[in-house]
This record gives sequence, structure tokens and C-alpha cells, in this order.
Amino acid sequence: ATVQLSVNAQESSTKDCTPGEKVITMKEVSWHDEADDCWIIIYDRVYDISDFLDEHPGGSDLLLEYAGREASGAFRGSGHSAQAIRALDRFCIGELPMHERIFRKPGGYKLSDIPE
Ligand code: HEM
Repeated sequence: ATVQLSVNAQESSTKDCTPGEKVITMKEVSWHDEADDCWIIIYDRVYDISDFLDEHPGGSDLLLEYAGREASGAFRGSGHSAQAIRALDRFCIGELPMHERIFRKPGGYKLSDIPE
């Protein structure tokens, strides 16, 4: 059974990880690869989803496959709604250094460049 996200009410106030936010390397992210300490990378931003695993409508197992890893393609490929994209914000803890980014850098892909 899926559990409704409990964040819906707060979602209008989306916090954004803007430049100047904490810079976190992929190597650092890779240490956080367990159920009680789970970080993932989506579109060059780092998310601590430890407290979200049990809440995820797609289940925790799927998320754990990406623990400590890059998950942009998986996230995009699962056809997440705009609501799901907004739900990311509350878990954001930082962003990759410029040289490790593949989306949010000069000349990099923008979300809107990626076909559905
Ligand atoms: C922090 C990251 C993520 C958040 C906030 C998130 C959020 C959500 C939400 C809100 C839904 C419900 C449907 C929707 O609104 O689109 C959903 C469904 C789903 N998610 Fe995620 N998701 C995340 C990461 C991932 C990742 C990395 C995968 C990897 C494959 C994944 C796979 C799925 C699947 C397969 C469903 C569909 C479940 C179903 O319809 O039964 N999600 N997710």
C-alpha cells in the first residue's frame, strides 16, 4: 500500500537549494548508503532521504538501490509528478561541486532539455 506524502500542505513554500548552499562531493555522498543514512543525487543536488524511505509511494527498496548514488535517470524515468519534484526540496542538503555536475552547470542540461 502506498502512503500519501505528508508534506503536501507545506509544498507551496518550496525551499530551493540555491548556489551557496553546502557543496557536497560524490565521494562524500557515497558514504551514506544505508537505510538509516541514505543520501542520493538528483540533478546535481544532494538529498538526505533517510526519513523518506518508508514514505515513498514507490517503496523503500527502489530508493535503497540508489543509496549513495546518482539517481537522476531513475527519478526521471519513473515518471514522477510535479508534486514529486516539489517534494524533493525538503530533503535537499546541498549540491555537487561544479566539476561533478552534469545538469546544472554552464552548457549543461536543463531539466526542460530532457525529453519526456
Ligand atoms: C527523494 C526522491 C524521491 C521522491 C521525493 C519521490 C516521490 C515520489 C512520489 C510523490 C510518488 C507518487 C507518484 C508521483 O507523485 O509521481 C513516487 C512514485 C514512484 N517513485 Fe519516487 N520519489 C523519489 C525517488 C525515486 C527514485 C530514485 C526512484 C527509482 C526508481 C523512484 C521510483 C518511483 C516509482 C516506481 C513510483 C511509482 C510507484 C507506484 O505508482 O506504485 N522514486 N515517488
